[in-house]
Amino acid sequence: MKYNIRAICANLLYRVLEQGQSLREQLPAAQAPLTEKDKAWVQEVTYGVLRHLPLLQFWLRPMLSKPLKGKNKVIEHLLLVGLYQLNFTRVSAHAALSETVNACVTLKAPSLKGLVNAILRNAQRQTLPQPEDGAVQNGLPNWLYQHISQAYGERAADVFNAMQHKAPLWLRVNRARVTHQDFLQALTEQQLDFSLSEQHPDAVILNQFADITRLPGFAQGWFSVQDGAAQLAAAYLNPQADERVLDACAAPGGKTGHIAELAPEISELIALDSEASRLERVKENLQRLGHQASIICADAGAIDSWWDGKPFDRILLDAPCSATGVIRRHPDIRWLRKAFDIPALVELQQQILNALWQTLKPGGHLLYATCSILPQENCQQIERFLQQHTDACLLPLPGSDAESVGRQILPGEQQMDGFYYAMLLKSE
Ligand SMILES: C[S@@+](CC[C@H](N)C(=O)[O-])C[C@H]1O[C@@H](n2cnc3c(N)ncnc32)[C@H](O)[C@@H]1O
Repeated sequence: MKYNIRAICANLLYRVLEQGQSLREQLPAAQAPLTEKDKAWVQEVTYGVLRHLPLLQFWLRPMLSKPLKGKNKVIEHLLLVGLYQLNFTRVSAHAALSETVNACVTLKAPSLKGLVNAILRNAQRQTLPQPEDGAVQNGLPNWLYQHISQAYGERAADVFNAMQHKAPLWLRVNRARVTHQDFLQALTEQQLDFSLSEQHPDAVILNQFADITRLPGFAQGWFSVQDGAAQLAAAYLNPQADERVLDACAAPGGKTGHIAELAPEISELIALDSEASRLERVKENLQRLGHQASIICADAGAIDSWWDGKPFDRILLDAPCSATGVIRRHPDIRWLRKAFDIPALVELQQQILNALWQTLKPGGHLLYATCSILPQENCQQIERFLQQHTDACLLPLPGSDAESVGRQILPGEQQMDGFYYAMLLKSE
């Protein structure tokens, strides 16, 4: 074997935790030379370390006389990988130890083999202490732990629990290409285990691991991968034939595709995003699914730069946000996102929302959405908008309770990601 999967994990963790890079973007290249089994192992271990990082650091800190620095820093990440294996995986302690020690050579720090060996042996021999700190117990940075505790009180424990678990794989059937029934039949023929959700007429939840590209009809665009909470967007937006619809922060196009599926007779669908590279993904996705939309690369908030003055009947604003609702899917988010990002995001959302409101027809609908669970980005954002815009009123959404401003879905609720929706109607 030419590679050492522990060293690969340590390097990936170094890039996320020391250089602020996204694990999702780093994983494919790191996994490319690996066998399928090793790919899965690297994903499981890097995700696991990120989920339990504060606990692993709580154990490691007293064992290291001083933090490692410079080019040796990566060995700290290797030690986290070692501790994770010993405490959370079924890898034999012998393999965990010897392979992790060997990784020091791959990581160009052979002189630290003795240190890694001593620390991991020590950890293996003792009963490791359990932390009292809630943030450490729940694998979160303190600021986020506090925000969620304050926002959700007694319900916070369920939120923390859901954030520590793997998310199920949701598919959305492309009704323009195949019926739900025929798709289910194709899954059954491949002996795939799945379940359905009453609230989601286009959805299938796979109850097992699967390579998406090998599922029936992938190349033919029979389905998309999309969480159940995100699948509510197009249904809530409820686009109608002959309408002009804007998907304002569209990339990679998950919701654009669904809008096109629900309203094939739509008169105009515009997918706008400020990131040109992400818009390429929109084009690829729409092409695979067999849908069409006009693509605009622009800042949604700078309407003078892209709006032709023709008002929209419906707008979906899937706003840039903290992504705190999808942490169970992307465990690096909890470390990449910082407390000071939140006010800046709230301001950006407010600015885009205010600008887009001007492009909405009187009598038109704007659906505001985020994959956040922080009230500042969600109900508080919409409350302020309603106070400042007397021509806006909030419409109830199926599934929301009467007292709430919009619908806040918490991670794990009916197997969905954390998400927020508010439907605004512009008075005539
Ligand atoms: C939550 S993601 C959208 C996900 C997408 N709606 C989907 O379902 O696939 C938010 C998007 O907002 C885009 N964005 C951020 N700031 C923007 C701005 N000022 N104008 C337009 N798009 C923006 C980002 O590039 C990102 O693609």
